[in-house]
Amino acid sequence: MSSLEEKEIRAESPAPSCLSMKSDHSKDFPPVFSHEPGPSDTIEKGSHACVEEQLCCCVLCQDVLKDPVSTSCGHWFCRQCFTSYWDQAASSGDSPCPHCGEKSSIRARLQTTSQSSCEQTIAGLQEVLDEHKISLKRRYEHVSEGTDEKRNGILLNNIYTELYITKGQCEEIHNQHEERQLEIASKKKTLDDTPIRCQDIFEAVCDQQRPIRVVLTNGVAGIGKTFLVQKFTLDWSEGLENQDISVVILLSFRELNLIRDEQYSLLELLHIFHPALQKVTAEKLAVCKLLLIFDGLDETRLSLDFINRKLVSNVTQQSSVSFLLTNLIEGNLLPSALIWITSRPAAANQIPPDYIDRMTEVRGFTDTQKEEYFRRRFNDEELSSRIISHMKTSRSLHIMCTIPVFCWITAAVLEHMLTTEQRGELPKTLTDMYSHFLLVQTKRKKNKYLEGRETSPQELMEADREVLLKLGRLAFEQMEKGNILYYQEDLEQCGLSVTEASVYSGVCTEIFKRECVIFQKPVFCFVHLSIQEFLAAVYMFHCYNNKKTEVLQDFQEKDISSLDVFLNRIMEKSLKSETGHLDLFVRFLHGLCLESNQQLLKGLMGQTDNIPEHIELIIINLKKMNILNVSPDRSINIFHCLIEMNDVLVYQEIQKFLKSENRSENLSEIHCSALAYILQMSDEVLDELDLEKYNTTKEGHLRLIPAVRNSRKALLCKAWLSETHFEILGSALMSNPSHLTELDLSFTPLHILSGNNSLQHSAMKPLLAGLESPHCRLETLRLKCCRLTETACAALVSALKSNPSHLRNLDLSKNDVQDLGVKHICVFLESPHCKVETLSLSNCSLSEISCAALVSALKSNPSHLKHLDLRENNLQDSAMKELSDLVKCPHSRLEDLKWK
Ligand SMILES: Nc1ncnc2c1ncn2[C@@H]1O[C@H](COP(=O)(O)OP(=O)(O)OP(=O)(O)O)[C@@H](O)[C@H]1O
Repeated sequence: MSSLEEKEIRAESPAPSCLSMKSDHSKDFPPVFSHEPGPSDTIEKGSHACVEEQLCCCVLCQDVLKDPVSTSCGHWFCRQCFTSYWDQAASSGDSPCPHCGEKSSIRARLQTTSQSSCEQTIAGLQEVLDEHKISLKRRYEHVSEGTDEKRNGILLNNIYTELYITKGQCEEIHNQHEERQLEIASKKKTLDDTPIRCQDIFEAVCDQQRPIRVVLTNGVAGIGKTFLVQKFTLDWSEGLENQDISVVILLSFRELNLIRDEQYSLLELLHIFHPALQKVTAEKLAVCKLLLIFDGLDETRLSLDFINRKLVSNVTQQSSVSFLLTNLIEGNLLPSALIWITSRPAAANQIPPDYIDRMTEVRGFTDTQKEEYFRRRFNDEELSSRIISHMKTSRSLHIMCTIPVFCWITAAVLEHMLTTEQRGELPKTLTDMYSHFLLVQTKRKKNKYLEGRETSPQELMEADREVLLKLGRLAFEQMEKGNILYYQEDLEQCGLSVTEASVYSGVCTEIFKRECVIFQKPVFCFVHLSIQEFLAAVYMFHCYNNKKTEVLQDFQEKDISSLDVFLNRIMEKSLKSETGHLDLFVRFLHGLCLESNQQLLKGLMGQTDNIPEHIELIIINLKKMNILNVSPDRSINIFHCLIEMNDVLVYQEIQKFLKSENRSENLSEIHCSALAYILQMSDEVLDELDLEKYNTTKEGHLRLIPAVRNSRKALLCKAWLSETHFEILGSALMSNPSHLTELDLSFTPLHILSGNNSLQHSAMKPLLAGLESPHCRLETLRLKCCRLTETACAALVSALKSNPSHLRNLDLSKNDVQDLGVKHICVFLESPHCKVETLSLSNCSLSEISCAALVSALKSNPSHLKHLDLRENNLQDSAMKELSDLVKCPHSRLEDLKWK
């Protein structure tokens, strides 16, 4: 649809009939406004028009109110519409409000108030709303981006670069560590998803049936969610976009955490966080079209319980903040207000999908947007071009720049290196980049707070050693606990004062600076999770060098006899983590072993002995590392660690392997992890991943499994997958879009034996979830000899049935399916979703009963089955007669029946 068409549709959409005035206060008649243009100021124009429009609308006829009347519950109608409704309702003895159903003696409460008093209400409101706009504009036009020195200096509009936002979310990434989510997200960007513009977040698209009230926007850490909502709010407050909304209220979950144990009404809450709205009463609020934005659901310490919540339907009713929120989301409180929530993916499921009208996902910057970011950032074109071309030379930097916060880190480091008289190579690995970043921050701090001569990196680090190590300790201890936000008490436990932390605001951001009673409690976090992980790694290295055994032991690391053994143990620990929460941390630890980074951070980490000998051993260890039952996604991190150590041999060998025609070359496990990573990240979708074609060990084959995410055919016969591999398969089928059209799992048992020797199909669960997904495009599924039982058949059929299936070929041969299993399959064949054309049930212990069931299913309409294989079931001629007749029948599609 062209943007012009979109605009037309938008313009035609009816004005909101949304007034819900649930307060008990008396209501005034709305005036009939003239439609003369408002004052020349754009801010006023927009909101004024909106308040008028809303008040002029009859809830019954949706048209401009004529001779308006209102009910005690606060809904407005044309007198005539209302009288005819009331006459009908009264004859049935019942007269609830036609809009909300509230029972009241409506006629008695009809009010006739003068037009002038209502005009007064609106006039007062307009003034307050304008003040609110000005206050929002003041609050969001400047951004601090972590660095104290430029606070109030950078205009959001100057640096804001359009983000890539799409509809929907990628289910498969929820349980992954942020870093892996990013890799998947970056890969997805090349795919053709229609982007949504910041200002169109609530805009209904043609296929959207219901109006969009609640929007949930997902995105990994640092991807730009907060910038997005701030930009939206700024554009609105400047009168540029979404002027049909009369009030935008932006709240962050961080702020709400501070009052989580207190009781407030929604009105009080708005007054506290947006003092410019102090004069807005419940009645005034009720006539406004409201947008409430809640930023950062992942940071909430409120528990959002949608089941055991107390009903709150009035804006003056006091309750806990979490009840206010659940009621707002459910639509009990301010049912016509728009709600926009942002969250990191892992926390998004706190809101039941039924309450969400639209899901969007911020995917960061596309390749073009990355470049635009750097060009906007620097006025110096030569500088931005050099930074862009450097970013392009390193694949990992280029991928990382998908996240805006990493672009900011890169910009800070490279600007510093290219504009000062720095010599030596520009950082290529992540650890290089972060080491320089720390140095730049230290230097910045020095320039601002200290004076004096130019200092070497070592001197700089030494000067700040104490405070940086305290920050490192905080990062390390909180990483272990999974915390990302800290309060003063947390800092003090690590010996840090609030002042020290504030001075380091380039690394650690002080969030609450506002002079409001509620904000007196400062809250801290690292600018990005990856910075926390980096500082944690620096701190760990410092502890290793200084033999701080108690810290290392707390991390379950007892053997610190040599660096290679030490790193080996930590690597093993990280590989066993299901979520990969230590992946980036170990990657940094390995990068920090390099002589260059050791030199850079020597003042901080101290001296490490015998580096060159250790390096060689560490690399050897990584290459031969092979731990049982580790997810192949985790194993890929071993390859990343090699890259951080500047060992690119494996990478080069795999590139060579991919270029050569000869696939018989022997591949080690680490080669397979590298190959899986490269195939998975490739812009081209692989036609076929056939494990048997790769000459490697059983473990090597399993390490290739992540590549299914970017393959059309996955031939995984005899691979003996475990649950973690099925999870990857499930995620490949669920991803949007999913490429997999053919999956062969023959000779892979789909069940495990439980303690009491009964068969359990838990391994299948992620696979079934994938088959159920609306994104699944599987056309061929081969499950030959997979030890499928009748119950597994039932589960499989139920997954296939729940979805308009694309499945054309299903091979279930050599399974003990039996007649009961066939009964389930027949239900699938009869379902209107079923498009299966080829079905093999050979050697499945079937009897005549199955034949009869199949006949009945195939006669039902519309069956697509053309080829049916029932061989090796010992079926009698007589039992097969009816089935054979179906082949001849002109109405049947069955053309090929094998049974002997
Ligand atoms: N659209 C953008 N244009 C320019 N810079 C951006 C943009 N979005 C984000 N950034 C940069 O990235 C940083 C982090 O962005 P932001 O705080 O919005 O991320 P987030 O998704 O809210 O992260 P988190 O989940 O960690 O809170 C910003 O401080 C800014 O430097």
